[in-house]
Amino acid sequence: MTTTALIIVIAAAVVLLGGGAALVLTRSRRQLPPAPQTRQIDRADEAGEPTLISPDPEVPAEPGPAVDEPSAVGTLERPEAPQGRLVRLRARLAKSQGSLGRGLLSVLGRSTLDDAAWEEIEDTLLAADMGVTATDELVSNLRTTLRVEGITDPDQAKAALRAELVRLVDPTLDRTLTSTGTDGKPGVVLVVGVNGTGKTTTVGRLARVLVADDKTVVLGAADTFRAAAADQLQTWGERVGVPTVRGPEGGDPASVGFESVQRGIADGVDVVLVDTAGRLHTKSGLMDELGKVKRVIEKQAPVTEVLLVIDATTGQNGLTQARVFGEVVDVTGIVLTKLDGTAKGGIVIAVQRELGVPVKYVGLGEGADDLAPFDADEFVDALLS
Ligand SMILES: Nc1nc2c(ncn2[C@@H]2O[C@H](COP(=O)(O)OP(=O)(O)OP(=O)(O)O)[C@@H](O)[C@H]2O)c(=O)[nH]1
Repeated sequence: MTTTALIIVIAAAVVLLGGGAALVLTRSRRQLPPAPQTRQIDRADEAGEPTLISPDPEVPAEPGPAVDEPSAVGTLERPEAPQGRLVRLRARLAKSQGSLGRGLLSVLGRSTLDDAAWEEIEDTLLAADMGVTATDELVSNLRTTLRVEGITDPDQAKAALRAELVRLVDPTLDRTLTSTGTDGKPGVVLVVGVNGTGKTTTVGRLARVLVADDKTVVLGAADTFRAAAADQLQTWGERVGVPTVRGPEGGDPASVGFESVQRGIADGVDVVLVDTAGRLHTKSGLMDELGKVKRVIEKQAPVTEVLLVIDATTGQNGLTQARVFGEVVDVTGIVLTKLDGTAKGGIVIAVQRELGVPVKYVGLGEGADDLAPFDADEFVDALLS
């Protein structure tokens, strides 16, 4: 064989072997599982808006949610049973200066109640954010009761005050969280409110309440405005073994809502809790955003509860927020946070009157299980202890 012929044979062998190897590589690549999808792909355009390819412009085309699965099972916390937590409020309020109960009781304890004393009671109730109508109602009813029944004993006066307060807080309202879905689908709880009121914390704590009641839960981090909010929520979920569905920062909250409920249905969980962003930029902006989140979620399953979170320490501001949110979404329940250490317990009554819906939970402190189901009698007892 000539040298030229030898070179040609070697070159042919190299080409053949190379081709074979490429074929093997291609085959083995084809056998690999598809790369895991993350929400970030094809979801957000440069403006942070979702790229929707679905025939329904509001529904994400091919949802590929980023679900943050909870970490190691061994480290899971067992949340405290929610029943009886409200008792803690008594001790928390006792630490605060100028509490509503103490202010009222000190006046009622006097031997005579003249006009100045009643004015003091009125001022105390107003300062506690009870609102003018409820305050007038309470003072007028209490004055009548004490006069008609001839009550002068401070303990009896306290009992009459307690009865009036309980009546105003209204023990007949249904305060159960509507978290049972229909047609085998999960209940969907949408949590709304201005940022900083304790909304994300409330969603995390509600997950714990539900887990303590042996419910299975998925969290939806639809507050895409602040990246840390999703991280915060995910951490809450991880502590009790609950997955969190999240989207890109600045992405479409409605997509996250949709995908979290979709995930909840796929997993057959009992409840999906959706945290939302509540920038109160403009009422129409808020209306558009929350309206869309709810509408898009309801393509999957009905929203069973809309909880409005209000910071009890913000007084009139909180009431204004309640009014605005009440006009934008059908609020079905209120969560009053930061009730610990505030003398503004009267807001429970004012906000219920403002929205015509019950306070269902209250925040009692910074602890993981400091969210208590609300109860009128227990609340008034805590105020007056
Ligand atoms: N003392 C007290 N602090 C609370 C209570 N609820 C929430 N907080 C605190 O309030 C702060 C704000 O809570 P977040 O849950 O981050 O508020 P947010 O409304 O979700 O705010 P964004 O995440 O920005 O939307 C946190 O430091 C919470 O620990 C409560 O009932 N009592």
